Order: sequence, then structure tokens, then C-alpha cells
Amino acid sequence: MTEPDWRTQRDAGRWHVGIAGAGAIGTTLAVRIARAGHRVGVLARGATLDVIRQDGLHLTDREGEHHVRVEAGAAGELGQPDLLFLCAKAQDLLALVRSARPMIGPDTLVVPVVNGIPWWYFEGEGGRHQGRAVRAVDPDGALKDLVPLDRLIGAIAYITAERMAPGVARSFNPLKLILGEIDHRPSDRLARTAAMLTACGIHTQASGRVRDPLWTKVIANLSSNPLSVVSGATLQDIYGDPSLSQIARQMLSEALLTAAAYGARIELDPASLLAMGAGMGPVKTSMLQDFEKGLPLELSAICEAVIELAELQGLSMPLTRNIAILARFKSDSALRAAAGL
Ligand SMILES: NC(=O)C1=CN([C@@H]2O[C@H](COP(=O)(O)OP(=O)(O)OC[C@H]3O[C@@H](n4cnc5c(N)ncnc54)[C@H](OP(=O)(O)O)[C@@H]3O)[C@@H](O)[C@H]2O)C=CC1
Ligand SMILES: CC(C)(CO)C(=O)C(=O)O
Repeated sequence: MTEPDWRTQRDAGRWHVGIAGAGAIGTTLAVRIARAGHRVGVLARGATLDVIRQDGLHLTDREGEHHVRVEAGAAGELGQPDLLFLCAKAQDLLALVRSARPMIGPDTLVVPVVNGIPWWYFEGEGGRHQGRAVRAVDPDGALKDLVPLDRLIGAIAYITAERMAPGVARSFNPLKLILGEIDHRPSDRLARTAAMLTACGIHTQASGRVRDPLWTKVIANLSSNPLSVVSGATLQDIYGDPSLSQIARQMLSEALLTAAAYGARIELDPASLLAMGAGMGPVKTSMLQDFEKGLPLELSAICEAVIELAELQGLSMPLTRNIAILARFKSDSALRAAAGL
């Protein structure tokens, strides 16, 4: 994979950063980056766009309350930035990328900040499935066609952000990102991007093995998110209640076996992960929160893609599959009922 010409003057200068999707994560990133003096353009739609145009973006974080004015509009109004973050739920990503496509210029780095297994998982990894699509998240290969691979940077977000209203977010934990080239090579563009974001207060680590933290995050999400929807339980019960934690432990084992089959190095052992989860207290997972708000769930990227990857290795994830089916059924029924069907 060749690296496109990467203009070195960005190193010291003002970056042009695009944010597509102005929800919790997009607003948090946009505010921190704009506050640091970079040019930020936000692709938004509907009421969110109206509010951003009128009132700008608001973020409350550990450093206080911040308000910024940014460019906002449709892709055609925002130019082609140096760096474009894609910040949507997995099931909305394709529509977002279609809208944002004109923003991807010959020098634009594209960073999807989306939980779960990404569509590019098998790109640049050189394994026996090299180039294969992940059907659960990119059934027709449309994402692969729309985002040039040589512009793509993988990302894992360790951020907890909440969208309070259109254009308004809050985030009270440290803002952490892990970025990595999808073919795991070190690169200047990765180092410079990480340095720029860190200087904005988003502590960004450049990883030479981006699929390792990706699996770690997926495993945490997979062992708790669908189970939280099925049971209505908080993290403290999922990982701490004697019966529920048995299910979480078994799902954790299934996911760890799959990750190991792909050569992932997971830093956390199951006991520490369970203890950490139980210690998080009566916190609702993001998926349970989405379910309670009547929103679609990120089951395709967090569960179904992992089961697909397991099957490619001849592994089955029986408990995970059943919990995912139950969560999917519960979500689809609720969405149908809300639509009067
Ligand atoms: N929030 C968090 O703490 C964390 C989230 N993540 C992951 O990050 C990703 C983003 O999550 P989050 O920011 O919370 O999600 P939100 O639902 O808060 O934000 C998504 C945003 O994307 C916008 N959007 C979706 N489709 C389009 C489209 N076609 N055109 C324009 N805008 C669009 C939505 O627009 P509209 O305003 O119109 O609804 C919304 O503003 C998810 O995968 C999530 O799991 C990862 C770590 C932590
Ligand atoms: C808190 C945690 C890790 C639980 O899976 C999470 O990321 C989520 O709620 O989506």
C-alpha cells in the first residue's frame, strides 16, 4: 500500500479537519480540535445542522465548558480536509460516508470512529482472508468502494461522551484515542496526526498493531452490550451478579478464542476484565441506552461481525449467537411496535 503525498507543513501549522456526524463523539472531537485553533468543518443534517449554524457547538468536559463556532453544512460546502473523522453508529455509517464522499480528497486521511469490527478488517492485514469483505457491516462492499484504502486510518475510541441536545455534548473521562495504519506499518502521517490530536487534549496513541486494541474494545462491548439489552442490567450486574456474570464470562471466552484465532494480543485476562466491568458500577451500556431511546442497535458490528469472523476460522460462538439473536429480536420488535407495525 503506498502512502499518498503527505504535506509536511501540517506538522507545525493549522490543520483542516472535517467531522462527519455531529453526535456525542463528533461534537467532542470538533470542539477540542477547534479550540486548539485548527479549521474545523462539520458535516451535519436537519435540526443538528440548523443548531450548529446558529449556536455553534458546546462541550462540557473535565476542563470546563467550551463553545466554538465552526463551519457546518453539507459535504459540498466544506472542502476537502487534511483529516476527516467519520462519527456515526455502525448501521448509519454507509449513508454518512455516501454524504461525506466529496470531502475525501487526494490527501484526506479518513478516520472512522465507530465501535465494532470495521469493514476494512481484512484489508492490509496480509492474512489468508486478505481483501475479504466483512459481510455483517459491508454486505455489498459499498464502504470499501467509497473510502480509498490508502487514505484510511484505524481508530479505537476510549471516550465516554453523551449527546445532550443537537450540538451539545458532555464528556467527563479523559479523552483517549488509539490510531493505527490498517497495514500496521509505522508512518509519518500517523505520528503527526497523533501529535496534533494530543496537543488538542485528545490523548492519542499511534499503534503498530491497531487490531489488538480493536479486539480488546470489541470484546468488552460484545460481552456486555447485547446482554444488557436482553436483561436490562447495568455493568455492575452483568459482570458481578453470580448468574449474569457466568453468561458474560462464557461470551468473553468465545470472543477471546476468536480474537486469538486472528493472532490478537489482548492485554486483559478474563478475570481482570470481569472485575473491571463489575467495578464500573450501575452504568448502562451504550446499547442499552440506545434501546431505551428506541434507537437501532449496533449489533451488526459488535456481535454479528464477530460471529462471522469466528465462522471463517471454523469456530462457533453458540452463546454469543443466542444472546445476539435475542437482542436483535427485542430491538426489531420494539422498532416495529414504535412504527405501528
Ligand atoms: N458516545 C460514546 O461515548 C462512544 C461512542 N463510540 C462509538 O462512536 C460511534 C459514534 O457514536 P456517537 O457519537 O455516540 O453517536 P451519536 O448517535 O451521538 O451521533 C451520531 C451522529 O451521526 C449523525 N449522522 C448519522 N447518519 C448521518 C448522515 N447520513 N448524515 C449526517 N449525519 C449523520 C447523527 O445525526 P443526527 O444529529 O441527525 O441524528 C448524529 O449526530 C458509535 O459507533 C459508538 O459506538 C465509541 C466510544 C464511546
Ligand atoms: C462501557 C462499555 C465498555 C461497555 O461495553 C462501552 O463501551 C459501551 O457501553 O458501549
